[in-house]
Amino acid sequence: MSKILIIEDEAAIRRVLTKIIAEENDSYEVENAEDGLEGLEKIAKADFDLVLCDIKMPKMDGVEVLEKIKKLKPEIPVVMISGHGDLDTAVNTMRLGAFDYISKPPDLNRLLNTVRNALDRKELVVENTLLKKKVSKKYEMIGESEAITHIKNMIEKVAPTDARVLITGPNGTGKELVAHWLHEKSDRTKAPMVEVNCAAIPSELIESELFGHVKGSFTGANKDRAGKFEAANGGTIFLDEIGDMSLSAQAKVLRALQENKISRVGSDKDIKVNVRVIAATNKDLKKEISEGNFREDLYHRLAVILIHVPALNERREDIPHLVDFFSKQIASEQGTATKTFSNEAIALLQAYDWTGNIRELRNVVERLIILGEKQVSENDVRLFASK
Ligand SMILES: Nc1ncnc2c1ncn2[C@@H]1O[C@H](COP(=O)(O)OP(=O)(O)OP(=O)(O)O)[C@@H](O)[C@H]1O
Repeated sequence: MSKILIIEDEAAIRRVLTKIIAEENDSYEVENAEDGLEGLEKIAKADFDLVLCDIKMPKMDGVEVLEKIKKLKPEIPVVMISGHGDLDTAVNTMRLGAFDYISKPPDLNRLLNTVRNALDRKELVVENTLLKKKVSKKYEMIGESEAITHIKNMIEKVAPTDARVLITGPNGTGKELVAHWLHEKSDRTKAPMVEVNCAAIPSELIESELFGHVKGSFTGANKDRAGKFEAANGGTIFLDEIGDMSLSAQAKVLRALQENKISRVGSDKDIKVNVRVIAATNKDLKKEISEGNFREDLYHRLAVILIHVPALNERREDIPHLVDFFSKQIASEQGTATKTFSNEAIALLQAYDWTGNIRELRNVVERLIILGEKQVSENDVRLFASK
């Protein structure tokens, strides 16, 4: 269904336009407004896919209506309807963001073509913004500290290569974010980045999860199944919490890295895979090696490039930027206005002991926004911090 609004003060023209458009396609649903004010009210209340708007109207002229629509809902294409005396104005409205204009009396073909084109464009714009939101909003990497700047530079340099990267740092510092960007800025983006949380999978299942299995290889294996390495073929595998992987799984991963081939559990057939490996851990792997929990040869294979993401307490200058970013992000998620944080509140947040790092900071900002009035004050933070 495409919802189309016609804003036109002349009843006869309104009727003709409605009839032509509504009869052209069953999926066009046409509504009318007699003047700009009524039109804007309707636009504010419902979602239209296209607006046709007369230029010369009492109360509010079409140019003003157009400007208001562009502020209110910039994604809606607006087609202007021009009479004899306002052709110049019609041409000028294109500069203000009108999609196109049609002249009175409307030429049937031109009118329908314009409607079709405008609706197609609307679909594209919406798709693009959705995509952009998906890509950028979730994965933006905020921070101007030396540490974050260094990490961003490393990502730029290392991402286009096939080098394996080991990302270290405490929980909630943004290791997954770094992995995401390494994949996103590589040549492998057409293929997937497959994430495996090695700590979340029971050790007896990790091999089958990573390498797949053949039917009958263990109880419950009732059909052949590909593993994550095969799923990531051509792309990237992100082995999160690799420090928690069992020694036997480590041996198999090592082989996959050395030979670029894997075999499914229960099969001796080799399968060639082309996968870039990115791993992350919050553990001190050197210590794990000395305690016999992690294979040194695997460490060297994985840590061709090391990226360390420091704790938030070590880059407090990023906190105001992160607070600002999260408060905008949360406001847009909840559909509320962005709240501002007083300087005192920011100073307190900057001094806080962030054992849970950025994940904890985001949670705190969210709670403060729910708690606080228009402005988040020093008191709000104290109230929260004392809990
Ligand atoms: N620099 C940053 N800018 C904006 N958001 C960030 C930044 N770093 C982390 N985040 C956000 O904080 C949250 C935690 O980050 P992420 O999951 O990448 O951390 P992690 O180190 O992988 O955590 P864990 O070790 O617990 O898996 C995510 O929502 C992430 O988007």
